[in-house]
Amino acid sequence: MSNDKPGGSKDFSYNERGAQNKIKEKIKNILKSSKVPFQKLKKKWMDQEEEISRCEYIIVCGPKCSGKSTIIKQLIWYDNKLCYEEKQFHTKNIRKYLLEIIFTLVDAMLRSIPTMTFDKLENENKLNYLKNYFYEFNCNYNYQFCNYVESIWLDKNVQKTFERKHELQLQENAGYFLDKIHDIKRFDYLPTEEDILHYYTPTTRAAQRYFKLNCSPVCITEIVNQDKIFFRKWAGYFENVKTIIFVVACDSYNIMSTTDPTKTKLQDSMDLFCSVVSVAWFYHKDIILFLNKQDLLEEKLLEGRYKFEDYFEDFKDYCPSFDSLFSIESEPLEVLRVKHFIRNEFFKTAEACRPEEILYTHFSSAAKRKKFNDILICTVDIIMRCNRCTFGLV
Ligand SMILES: Nc1nc2c(ncn2[C@@H]2O[C@H](COP(=O)(O)OP(=O)(O)OP(=O)(O)O)[C@@H](O)[C@H]2O)c(=O)[nH]1
Ligand SMILES: [Mg+2]
Repeated sequence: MSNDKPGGSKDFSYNERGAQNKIKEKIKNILKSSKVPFQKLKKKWMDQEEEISRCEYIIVCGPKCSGKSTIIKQLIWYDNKLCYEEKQFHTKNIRKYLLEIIFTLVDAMLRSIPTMTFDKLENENKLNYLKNYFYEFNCNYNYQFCNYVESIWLDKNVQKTFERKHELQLQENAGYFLDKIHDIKRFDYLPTEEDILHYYTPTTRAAQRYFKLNCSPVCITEIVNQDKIFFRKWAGYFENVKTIIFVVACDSYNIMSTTDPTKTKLQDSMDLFCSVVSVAWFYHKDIILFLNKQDLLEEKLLEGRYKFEDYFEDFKDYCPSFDSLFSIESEPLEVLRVKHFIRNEFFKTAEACRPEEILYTHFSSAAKRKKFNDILICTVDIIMRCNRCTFGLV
């Protein structure tokens, strides 16, 4: 076949053959220098490809600070235990956080009306030491530091200030770490899994996490900065997702929303949930709803300062079903009524938007390792069941 064009097929095939030879040469060299035999490498690539195709995609959504990352941590630790280095990594963060709590408390004490100062004057010097120390680069939170923090915390007037914790700018888990101050100050302190679950790091960007759950590959993504129109706009991007986890902080029933001052954060969560379940893309996806922070909800209700009916008018006449009253033991009736009322509200929304689909729900305290265990097993089972269904195994 003639080919007059310069750089035509003849030239091209020549060049192509040359390039192919070069690639072959390169592969030979790689294989020579690599200690892994070619067949093994090939199997590894194929395994990886198969793993990606079998991957179970999950998204975790819900309002800010509801416990999304905490639930992801629990799922990751289901099969993968935390190693020593990972625990040690959190030691410094937890000590730093403890110091921030102390500063907030002391600040609130000094600003209180009528004004208060330390009960023990020596704590003033300790506070100054901590303040200087805090701004030092690379401070290592040594034994003296921890002793000073404890001494300030045990001051009578600081403790009195902590009684007003709901009025202060303190995170809800501050009390957990203050109660553990004696352990945290030990030089060999290594955070427990529960300490790490209680420590808060805001998620600032959606990052995918790949891990094994019951030996199956899973890819989980925490959605950040979602608003009510987020899912309508972006739902198409989640086509591969098989399970949606929605997390609500039930103790937020008395906290006003930052976006809509006429609503509480719990009402805001219900609106967000409504926008998720009404997205057409999600109709046949499995939705697992975590009614989270049950421990904090119970604590708040039993304290009696914030009555639930002051925020949800319909609650006054609400009576839970006979079954739900007897399914859980040793819980005060008021707590039972509130948690079932909240669940009912979510059920109503789900039924209105996707009447034929199941909504899985859990009353959870995600920061508690043992309490969460049964829920975790159940959740993994739901996720895996969905996975098996997709691949025709059930
Ligand atoms: N006591 C208690 N604390 C919880 C529970 N669930 C989560 N927390 C705490 O609540 C805080 C926020 O939890 P995260 O899991 O980081 O919440 P998030 O929804 O990922 O927050 P963002 O990433 O900021 O949106 C952390 O300090 C957790 O330890 C719970 O059930 N009980
Ligand atoms: Mg998070």
